[in-house]
Amino acid sequence: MADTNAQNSTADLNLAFLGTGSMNGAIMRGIIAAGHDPARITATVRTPSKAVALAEETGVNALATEDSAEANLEAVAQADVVFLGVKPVGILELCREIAGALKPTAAVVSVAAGITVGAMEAALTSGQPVVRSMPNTPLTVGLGAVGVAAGSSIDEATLEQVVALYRGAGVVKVVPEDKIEAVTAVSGSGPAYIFYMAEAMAAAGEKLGLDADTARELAAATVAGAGRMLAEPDADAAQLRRNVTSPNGTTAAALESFAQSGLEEMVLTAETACVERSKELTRELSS
Ligand SMILES: NC(=O)C1=CN([C@@H]2O[C@H](COP(=O)(O)OP(=O)(O)OC[C@H]3O[C@@H](n4cnc5c(N)ncnc54)[C@H](O)[C@@H]3O)[C@@H](O)[C@H]2O)C=CC1
Ligand SMILES: O=C(O)[C@@H]1CCC=N1
Repeated sequence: MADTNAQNSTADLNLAFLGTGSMNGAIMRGIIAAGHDPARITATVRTPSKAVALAEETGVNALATEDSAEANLEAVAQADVVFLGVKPVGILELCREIAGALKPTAAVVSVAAGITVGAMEAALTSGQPVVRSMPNTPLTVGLGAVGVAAGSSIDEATLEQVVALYRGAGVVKVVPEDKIEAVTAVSGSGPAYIFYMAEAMAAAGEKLGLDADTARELAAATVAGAGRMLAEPDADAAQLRRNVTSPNGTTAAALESFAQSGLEEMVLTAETACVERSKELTRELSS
């Protein structure tokens, strides 16, 4: 899925990843797999042992905040794009911490649920380019899905650089900020729904007589295989589903049972809960 144009236009950028846990780590690994030179990346983590492990695994320059209170400032000093990957509760404090150390042209990209462009802009120096994004962890294998909303001071070319970095590792949609919650509900949180489905399929397989390892491996391979088919250009989920469903066959019986249990309503209710939680986070944290 690597995008050659994206690599060409972004190859010279220096990147910083502040708080390199599940999500920022996935973005960083996806961008490196797409061809970005790890020597142009500085990542920060909390503990020295994690910094050593991350540097050995990926080749990036990794700094630990427990080693130096200046680690985040050092990381952003030369950066053209800065990915903020700490928990939502820590984003604005981190913005205030790094504000004076950023290049005025550096794009500050948040991946946090609930934190608005306006809150980030207020916590940074006036005019700093800002992006609010909602990525997902499959970026780590080049199959990510990302929604991106522009801040008020970012120019087209800088936004395109951020989009190009993400596009090297997945599908990117630029959306108005008021659509980011819906993006979170579909794709940001979405991988967890699918992993939950894989767990449920394996648990059911066990109840139907398979041993635990066999059920887990079959369920995982099925979800992974179906996902790969959906990632093909022009793949159509409904058509792929019909291709498995023989008239009056076994799949039809299972799908009819899902429909009778109200699967579509359950998904809508769950995604609505996700949107509501994101709005709550905004009320709790964006000041
Ligand atoms: N996990 C996911 O699938 C997704 C997460 N997000 C967002 O990503 C953000 C991070 O979530 P996760 O990666 O799941 O959490 P995580 O806990 O795996 O990663 C956060 C990391 O930041 C480090 N950290 C905390 N404060 C720091 C600081 N001041 N300086 C440097 N490092 C610091 C922590 O030690 C930790 O390793 C959240 O804002 C979340 O809303 C967004 C989309 C998907
Ligand atoms: O659960 C969360 O709040 C984060 C945001 C989207 C996925 N994980």
